[in-house]
Amino acid sequence: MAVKKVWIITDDQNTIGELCGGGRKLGEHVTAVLFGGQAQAEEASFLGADQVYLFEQNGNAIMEANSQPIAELLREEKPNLVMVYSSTRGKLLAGKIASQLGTSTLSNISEFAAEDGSIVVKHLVYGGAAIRTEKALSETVIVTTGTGVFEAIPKDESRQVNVIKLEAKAEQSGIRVLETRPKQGEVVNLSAAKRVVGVGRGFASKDDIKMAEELASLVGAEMACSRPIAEGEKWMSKERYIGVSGVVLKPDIYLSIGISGQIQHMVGVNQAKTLVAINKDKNAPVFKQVDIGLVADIYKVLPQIIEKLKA
Ligand SMILES: Cc1cc2nc3c(=O)[nH]c(=O)nc-3n(C[C@H](O)[C@H](O)[C@H](O)COP(=O)(O)OP(=O)(O)OC[C@H]3O[C@@H](n4cnc5c(N)ncnc54)[C@H](O)[C@@H]3O)c2cc1C
Repeated sequence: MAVKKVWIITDDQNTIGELCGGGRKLGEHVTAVLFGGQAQAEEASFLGADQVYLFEQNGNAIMEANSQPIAELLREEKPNLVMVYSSTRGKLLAGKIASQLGTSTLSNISEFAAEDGSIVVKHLVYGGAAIRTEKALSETVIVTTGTGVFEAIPKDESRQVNVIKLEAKAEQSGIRVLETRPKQGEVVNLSAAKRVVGVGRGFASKDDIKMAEELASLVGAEMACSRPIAEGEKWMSKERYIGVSGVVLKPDIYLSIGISGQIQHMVGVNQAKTLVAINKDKNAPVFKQVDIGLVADIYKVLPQIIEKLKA
């Protein structure tokens, strides 16, 4: 049974669809609190929000500086659940709102259920080695959650909802924005990819990963990797590593190549519709978790697969 009111809060346009989809799944009425402009407000109304509070961005405003007006709105409207996108700023905002409402935040939630009007959530603990289930008792439950947890509902461009505009505040946060620069490195939106190829330490050099890239481009897949490939070897950017401390995805298909399948990696993809793995060790943990497994040496099998796909 759904709860009555769900709010979603995000400053990232790419997350509006999934969060609104989650709101629709769990609640009867969805309110989106957004930071940005008219485009974001429209996106939310097309994707399932019933009402939008839009904090219009002026150059110096930071999201968490607006915790007070949001907390006031929450006191008035008393939603059952507030889902804040777990960006760095989102986590700060969630903590500030929760303290103003005299409650606490449940962080990085990966599963939700609305049971008899209460919210029950699951999240990983002990570095991904265990899952904790918690039933929230506060009147308004505040959580942070990421991508890959919910699915967006189909866009309905005929939906027009009430958009209430508010001015985003720069002052009162104790922090002043001095300068904003584009982030160096790649801009990747892995969570939008339907097909993903992930590479791990089974590859002996950065150059060898080109084989997987060729395969990915032949099947229209996005490239991803395990943590050691990004953090240790630095062969791929940090934006591309999957797992408990990286990105969580829900693609149609995930092909892991030369990845052992440790839980910290697999929690990032275990909601894929189909999981496939190639590993030369038949006892690799990944084979216990996939739908299709191929025990093979990357260096022998990848050139053959690529040849077949090209034929
Ligand atoms: C708190 C914490 C958080 C973590 N967070 C993450 C995270 O978010 N994401 C993440 O990925 N990891 C994370 N890790 C690390 C994780 O535990 C694993 O160490 C990591 O995922 C292993 O990466 P890998 O599978 O690429 O390498 P390995 O474990 O070294 O596995 C390489 C695999 O390649 C296979 N192989 C080798 N040569 C070939 C070949 N020629 N052909 C075919 N197969 C071959 C081997 O059989 C092996 O199974 C975390 C760890 C901790 C403690």
